[in-house]
Amino acid sequence: MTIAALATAPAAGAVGILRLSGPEALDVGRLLAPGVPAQPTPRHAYLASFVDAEGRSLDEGLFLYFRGPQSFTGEDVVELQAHGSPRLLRLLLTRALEDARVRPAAPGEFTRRAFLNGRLDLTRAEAVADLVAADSEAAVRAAAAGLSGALAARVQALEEPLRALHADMEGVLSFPDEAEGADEDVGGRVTALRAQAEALLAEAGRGRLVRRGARVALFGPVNAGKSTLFNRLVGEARALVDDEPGTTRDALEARVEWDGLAVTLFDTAGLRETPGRVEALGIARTRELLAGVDLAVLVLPPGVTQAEVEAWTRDAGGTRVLVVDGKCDVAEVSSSPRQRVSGLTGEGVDALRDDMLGRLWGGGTPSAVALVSERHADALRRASEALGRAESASRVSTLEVVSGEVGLALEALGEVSGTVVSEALLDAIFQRFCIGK
Ligand SMILES: Nc1nc2c(c(=O)[nH]1)N(C=O)[C@@H](CNc1ccc(C(=O)N[C@@H](CCC(=O)O)C(=O)O)cc1)CN2
Ligand SMILES: Nc1nc2c(ncn2[C@@H]2O[C@H](COP(=O)(O)OP(=O)(O)OP(=O)(O)O)[C@@H](O)[C@H]2O)c(=O)[nH]1
Ligand SMILES: [Mg+2]
Repeated sequence: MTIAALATAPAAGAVGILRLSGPEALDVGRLLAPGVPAQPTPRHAYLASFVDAEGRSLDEGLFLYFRGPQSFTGEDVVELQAHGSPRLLRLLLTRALEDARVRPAAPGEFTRRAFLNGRLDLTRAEAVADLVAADSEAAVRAAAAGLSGALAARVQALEEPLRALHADMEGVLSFPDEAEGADEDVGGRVTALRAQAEALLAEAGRGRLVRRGARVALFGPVNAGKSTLFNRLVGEARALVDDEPGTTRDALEARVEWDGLAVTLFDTAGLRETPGRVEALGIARTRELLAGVDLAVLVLPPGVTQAEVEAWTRDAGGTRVLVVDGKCDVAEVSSSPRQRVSGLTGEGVDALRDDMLGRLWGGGTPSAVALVSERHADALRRASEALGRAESASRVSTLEVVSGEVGLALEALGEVSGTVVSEALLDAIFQRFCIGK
């Protein structure tokens, strides 16, 4: 069936696109643009009049025809590139949908068809959605790498030898005479492939960091200068600052982009023993927040004891803590090896920023990351577990058992590349796309 949707956002813009894909795309497209020849040259931009049912002109725009399979979806595709009026585009879409051979496209359905027609593997189709959703430079670059097949190549480098191993073992099991020796060093091959799966799985954390951005909270005792430092890092006077201890109560957040990486910074209510009622609520909220961030920065006022530092560090729970000496412009030069920073003068702030990025990111360039999603990670984990069982089976059990586990690992990996997918899995994946993508 032919599908239709607006390919551009429903807002006024210079140009808006109505896209059709399917066997009737050209026919229906020509109903809207009757001036276009019956057999248009593929990929040629025709300047055409777009008309309503009575033949009255609605707009003058470009008409593009892609003949399947040389198109994004692999089917016949037609684009009407009109002036970017949302109301005009809805008129054109409605007109296309009046034809019984056309229905509205579901979210992600163009890309889904591209996948089903073998134009893209699943990792690349998902990279399309990542690219549309990317809101930092690192996220754009990582998604672009995925779109050009970076993750697909890594998955393939795992899937192919795994399939060969499986075939070797099945060969020995079915034709023990002909395939003799093909099952040599099965244990070693399984171990190597498992390590490869684990390495890919280990990228999931970095993938999450790039996709969602990092979350960093400033915390510490009241009056340490957290809000002043927060404002300095954000580059705006977002938080209230006062010499009265307990100024910040609700946590504040601000989003910045550092070296291309999106970072959500939180300023929190200062910690102290005997707060008022409202302030105590703020402190409870600080502890809750600290548990969920990627990095907690403990800002110390001058003259604290080691015991205090340890007690505050425990407030961060399991979250990594970076400890800094604040108000360094007035503090005596201490012997502590800690980073010194002043939100008031800006001293040490750039170094602090670099240190935070280093701890969050651990070097390398954020754009080089393979965007391993939670979905990929889940499948990789199952693949790796099956390989773990295959590994022990290779020592204590029969070849049949080893081969069975390797088969399970292959199935799990197939969910990443899309060689083994169910309708339900595809529904779940493409649901998060926007309509028209
Ligand atoms: N106007 C417009 N811009 C767009 C898209 C679109 O559909 N329309 N895209 C869509 O979201 C993206 C581009 N993606 C595309 C991918 C493949 C083909 C295509 O025609 N592929 C053929 C020919 C390849 C070639 O000439 O090298 C093929 O793969 O056979 C077109 C667009 C981004 N920009
Ligand atoms: N000399 C100096 N004073 C600072 C610095 N940072 C903050 N102050 C002062 O210290 C006081 C407290 O600053 P805030 O930034 O509100 O401190 P806070 O840690 O957010 O405090 P609470 O929200 O109450 O926990 C204010 O009077 C600031 O002007 C600094 O780097 N150097
Ligand atoms: Mg504050």
